[in-house]
Formats: sequence, C-alpha cells, structure tokens
Amino acid sequence: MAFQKFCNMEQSLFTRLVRLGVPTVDLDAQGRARPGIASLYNWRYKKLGSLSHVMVHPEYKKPNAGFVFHYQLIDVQDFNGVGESELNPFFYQNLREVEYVVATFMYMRLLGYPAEKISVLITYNGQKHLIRDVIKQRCGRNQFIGTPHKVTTVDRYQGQQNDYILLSLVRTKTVGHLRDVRRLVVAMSRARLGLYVFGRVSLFSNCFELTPTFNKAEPLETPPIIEEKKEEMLETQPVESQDVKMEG
Ligand SMILES: Nc1ncnc2c1ncn2[C@@H]1O[C@H](COP(=O)(O)OP(=O)(O)OP(=O)(O)O)[C@@H](O)[C@H]1O
Repeated sequence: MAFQKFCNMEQSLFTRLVRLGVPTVDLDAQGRARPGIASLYNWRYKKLGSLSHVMVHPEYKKPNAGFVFHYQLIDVQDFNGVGESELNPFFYQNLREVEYVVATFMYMRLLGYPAEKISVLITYNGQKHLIRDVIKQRCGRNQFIGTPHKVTTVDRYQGQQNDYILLSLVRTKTVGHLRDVRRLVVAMSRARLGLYVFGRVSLFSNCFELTPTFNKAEPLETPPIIEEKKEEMLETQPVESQDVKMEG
C-alpha cells in the first residue's frame, strides 16, 4: 500500500498524460445511456450532454416494464440487526442486499427481460461470491430464470455496459472505496436503459464526495428512493462462498 502511494499508482494514464502537458479534448456527449441516467455522472465532466439517438431512438423512449423509474435508489435496512458483515478483512457481505438483488433479477426475468441484458454489479468481492452462490441455487437450475449476463465487481466491469444494471453497494457502516469518485462514475455509467441501486441511502447520501449523484439537485431528476417496509424476511441459507463456478 505504501509503495502504491509512493509511486502514485492510483493515478490513471489519462491523468499522467494531462499532467505531462499532452493536449486533450473533452468528451461533450455520451451515447450509451438514457439522459436521465447520464445525469447521475455528467457532473464529473465540463459539459457532458447526450447524442441525439439516446433521446429519439424508440428503445430509449420506452419505459422499463414493471418499474416506475429508469433509475431507482432502494434503501436496504439491516437483516436480523446486521447490515454489512466482514468475515475476513475486506471481505464484505450484506445478506439483505443479496436478497433484494436476486429477487429483482427474478422479477425482471418473470416479466420477460432477457437474462443476458441484465448484469449485477457489486462493490466488493465478498458480496459478489455470495450473490453468485444464491443466484446459482435459486435461479441457475430454473430454465425460466437462468443467470444474469455477468455478476461481477464494478472494477472488473470497467469499459463494459448492459441494458439493465442491478448494483449492490454493500457497506452500511462506512462508505468505503466508493468514496473514490472515479469508481462511483464507473458504477453509475454502465447501464443503458435501467439502473437499480441497492444500498444504505443515509450513508451514501451523506457522503460529501458523492452528493452530486445521491442528492440530485434538480427535482425532476431526483432519484426516487424506495423505503423498505419493516417486515421480517424469510430465513435464507447462503452457501459457502468458496464453491463459485461462474465466470466474470
Ligand atoms: N457517435 C456515436 N454514435 C452512436 N453511439 C455511440 C457513439 N459514441 C458512442 N456511442 C455508444 O456509446 C457507448 C459507449 O461508447 P464507448 O464504449 O466508446 O465509450 P467509452 O468512453 O469507452 O465508455 P466507458 O469508458 O465509459 O466504458 C457504446 O454503446 C457506443 O455504441
């Protein structure tokens, strides 16, 4: 870690080139996401608009079946008094978020969303293994449900995209490495048509660095927050995280 800091290895190649005086051109239009989803991260750029096709093409104009919004922040509370857990150092898991993500994936499949159009992104490896295990048990053996295109970490998904992204933020005590705005932007910018984010809203929306995304100023673009009802969930039996077979 000290060596990493000493050598500035956290710095991207792009930043290095800028600091060396290489001329740059700023990206001023994105062509991936619905403009509403792009508003979650366009504040990171000088002036990022959208190409016309994401405003006029029919697939960008349709609503997402079964959802009221294209982007939703879903507040996930503790499960039996537990939010995040850390079995081993940095191996974070959040059982209730697993339940929410898997249930939403199954709901989308029942509505007819193609499995390959849905990716599940997670900010920690521990949670990734748990979600893969639960999906394998509950969905993989059911030919009508199947498995998402990918279940992987935000960092590994850099440069990729999918129509629908289910994102699990895992942490409930401290914000953790999502405080790095570069990671936040990667997480928020992978979806083309639908982005559903599961996390502890009070924690992330109170983090100063993340407020442009979590507390959007414009009323029309404010991400709706779904507060969960305080009902007991069924007990679940997560399987051991070691026997993971899925790729990603
Ligand atoms: N000029 C364009 N016309 C139509 N679609 C475009 C155009 N430019 C980009 N896109 C679409 O936008 C999406 C993102 O493009 P691309 O992967 O080149 O961007 P990127 O900056 O490498 O993305 P990131 O680094 O965020 O993963 C792709 O789906 C691509 O098809």
